[in-house]
Order: sequence, then C-alpha cells, then structure tokens
Amino acid sequence: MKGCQPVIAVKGLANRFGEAVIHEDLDLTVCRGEILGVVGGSGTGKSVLMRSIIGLQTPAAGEIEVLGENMIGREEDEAKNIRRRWGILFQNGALFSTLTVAENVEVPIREYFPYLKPPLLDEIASYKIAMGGLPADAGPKYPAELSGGMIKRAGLARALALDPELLFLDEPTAGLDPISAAAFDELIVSLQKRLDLTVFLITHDLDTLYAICDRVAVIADRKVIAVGTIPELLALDHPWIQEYFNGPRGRAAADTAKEHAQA
Ligand SMILES: Nc1ncnc2c1ncn2[C@@H]1O[C@H](COP(=O)(O)OP(=O)(O)OP(=O)(O)O)[C@@H](O)[C@H]1O
Repeated sequence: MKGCQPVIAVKGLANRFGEAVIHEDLDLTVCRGEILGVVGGSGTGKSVLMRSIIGLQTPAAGEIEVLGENMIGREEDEAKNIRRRWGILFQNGALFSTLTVAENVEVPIREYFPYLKPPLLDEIASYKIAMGGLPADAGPKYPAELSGGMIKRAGLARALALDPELLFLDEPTAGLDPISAAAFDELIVSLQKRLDLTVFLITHDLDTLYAICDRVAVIADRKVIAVGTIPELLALDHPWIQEYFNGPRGRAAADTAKEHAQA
C-alpha cells in the first residue's frame, strides 16, 4: 500500500502444533489507519496469527513487530507496556461473567492505573460504555443479562478502555443478525475515524469485508497468499479467492454494498 506506515509487520512466521504445520513463511503488513480484514477457510490459522501477534502464542520462527516494537522474547514488563497500546475483542466477548459490564471495562484500567479512585473509574467506564454504543443502564448489568450484540459492544468498550492505537477484532459480527451486524460495522468505522485507529479484523462476514475493510488479507496454504482491495483480489485467479468472493454469498454481499453506495 502506498505510503504505508507499518503498525504490524510479520515476517517469515511459522507456527506448528506437534506435526501440524499451521503457518510457514507467512508475511503480513498492516498499515497505520487502515481496517485490514483477515479471511481464510476454517482452521487456516487466522486466530493463531492474531494470537502470535499479541504474544499469546510463541511462533516456531519469524519476526513480529507491533507499533515499532519487536514482540518476540520480550520481558513481561516490556510486553505489558506494549500491550496497553492495543485493545482486543475476542470472538465470544470474553467478559468476566461475575463482573458487571462497567466492572469488566474497569479491569484493564485498574491493571494499569491501580491508584485511580472509584468515582473516576466509574466515569471512564461510563464513557467507554457509551463509545461501545450501549445505553448507560448497561453498566450495572451482568453479561448473562445481555443480548449477543450487547456482549460484543461491552467487549468493545473494554477493548477501548486504555485509548488504544490498534484494535484487534476476532469475528466481531459472528452470531449477530444482519441488522445488528451492519450496526456493529458502522460503529467500528466511526470509532476508527474518530480515534484514528488501526484495525486488524478477522471475519467470515462478506458484508463486513465489503462495507468497512480498506484491504483484505487472504490466508491459505499456510501463508498470506494475497493482500489488497476486494477488486484487486477479484483480479487474481486463486480458486479459493474466486469461490469466496464470486460464490453466491460473495455476489450477494457485493450487490448489497452497491445498493448502499447508491442510497
Ligand atoms: N493451542 C492449540 N493446540 C493445538 N492446535 C491448535 C491450537 N490452537 C489452534 N490449533 C489448531 O490450529 C489450526 C488453526 O486454528 P485457528 O483457530 O487459528 O483457525 P481459524 O482460521 O481462526 O479458524 P476459524 O475460522 O474456524 O475460527 C486449527 O487446526 C486448530 O485446531
């Protein structure tokens, strides 16, 4: 991408579990300010890639830089300083079930700013809950009292708790109805613009790819086989890419995106 300032730079990444080789010589660059979609068939290693980037999975080989910092082999206190610069929304929201939404949002704030007093913590949590697009009365609720869409929004509010520069989203619209999914997509775009975020977004949702991603990285054959805009990807004749974007679901998503552009 022209003028790309790399926020994530992965080079020669290899991941293996026993005999199973998940990644081999995988390269990927995510540029500042973009929403990069990551797609690939089930089990191609999208989550393992994200886990490697955020330091939850030690790769067998390769280099990973995030926000200009080498991520491999860092001491815990150094890694902690880098971690506070990003937010993560895990696939199922990963909220603590025994804590309210507000308390969940406060977890990372308490970790990094243990001296903050409850009134200020509550104020910050309310602000983040509103940023996640939840009503104020969601704060005292427990995750079990929330709908799937609200859980994602609460997870997003927590991911935004420390004013991140970079956001990782693992299948944020999975399990949402199409209207809630579209609303969540809009929220991501508006947050990305307002907060000048870089977004690494794993998804199977073709509507999301068309609606909000600047570029899409395709994982197949253990590596990133292509990165580009959807028109750029459509010009490639890789069978998975063609089937994915030109299959019935891909064409329907393209039509929906066209209708939105004309409306
Ligand atoms: N901790 C682990 N131990 C052993 N195998 C693992 C581990 N984590 C992931 N795998 C394997 O690595 C492969 C890639 O998993 P991953 O969850 O990254 O796939 P994915 O592309 O995110 O899939 P999906 O789209 O279905 O979520 C799978 O075969 C999975 O079983």
